Amino acid sequence: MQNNSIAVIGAGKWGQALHFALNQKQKCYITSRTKRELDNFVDLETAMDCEYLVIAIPAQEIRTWLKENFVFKGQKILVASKGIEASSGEFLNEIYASFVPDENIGFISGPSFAAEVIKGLPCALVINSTSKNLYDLFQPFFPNFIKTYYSKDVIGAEIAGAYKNVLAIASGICEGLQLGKNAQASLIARGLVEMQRFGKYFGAKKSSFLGLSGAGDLFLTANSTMSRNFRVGLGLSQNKKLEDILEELGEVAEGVKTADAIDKLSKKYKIYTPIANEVKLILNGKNPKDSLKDLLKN
Ligand SMILES: NC(=O)C1=CN([C@@H]2O[C@H](COP(=O)(O)OP(=O)(O)OC[C@H]3O[C@@H](n4cnc5c(N)ncnc54)[C@H](O)[C@@H]3O)[C@@H](O)[C@H]2O)C=CC1
Ligand SMILES: O=C(CO)COP(=O)(O)O
Repeated sequence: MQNNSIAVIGAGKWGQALHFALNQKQKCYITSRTKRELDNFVDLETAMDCEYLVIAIPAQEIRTWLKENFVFKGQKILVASKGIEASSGEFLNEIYASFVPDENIGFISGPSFAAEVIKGLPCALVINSTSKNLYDLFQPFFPNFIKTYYSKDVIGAEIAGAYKNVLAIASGICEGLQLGKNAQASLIARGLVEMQRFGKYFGAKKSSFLGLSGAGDLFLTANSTMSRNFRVGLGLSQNKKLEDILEELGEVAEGVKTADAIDKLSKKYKIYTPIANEVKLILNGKNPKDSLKDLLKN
């Protein structure tokens, strides 16, 4: 293994932005399924030989990708994805647990549109890991324009990062239907309560939902057309077909599959998640105006 070397795996929007950021202080490699014209682009084998890896591939692809490509050689890993596996309802940290020991893995969370990070605009992120040592090892790689925080609450950060994508879809629908700022603020505030309730069931800390990982990322994503998930919501409000919206988007909108995962988990464990459940129904064809009526019922 190449000591002190770092690579980003996945050259989508977020992978490229993280690569730009991590390449500021020292050489950072990047790899993806198809060859790209990017600085320090390497093949997967070379990347996998780095001591530090940042993995930025969509949540639904992670299990298969790990099974087919990953060999643990003691690497330290940061997971940059935000989502819950729909087929199993498993959280990403549960999936990674079969491949990487807890002390070698951390999860990035917080408000961070790739389009701004890749311009070097300031932002704040949280590295969530059971190991403070892992945070201390990764922290020096981050450039001066990114402030990093440490948290132990892996499950809280993961649920907040995944849930806000579903709420961003709901907020995009609200915007598209021109329901007004009062409705949107109510939706976002109740969404925050809902994700916290869901998180509490799985042992998340309340404070994670009030900081960068929860409120920070939710306020960002649920208020901007820069968000892919928000744009999915706008498309749904115009009665466009989901497959057409996703084709037009051309990038991942994690909230679509995560809505399914939350719906399954909330039913299994009897957790009250009305907004996520309605998003799931709308994604499956329910008229958003009927969802609104149902959400407004006392
Ligand atoms: N774009 C953003 O602003 C942010 C994105 N994220 C998260 O990062 C993750 C990735 O998002 P983006 O890079 O923005 O999406 P993207 O749609 O721009 O790119 C996804 C990348 O994953 C690769 N990929 C897809 N399936 C794969 C597979 N089976 N094996 C290997 N690579 C595969 C694609 O080739 C593509 O390069 C998502 O979970 C997203 O929620 C997190 C924070 C910010
Ligand atoms: O997670 C993000 C910003 O923190 C990006 O959100 P979208 O995937 O909705 O664009």
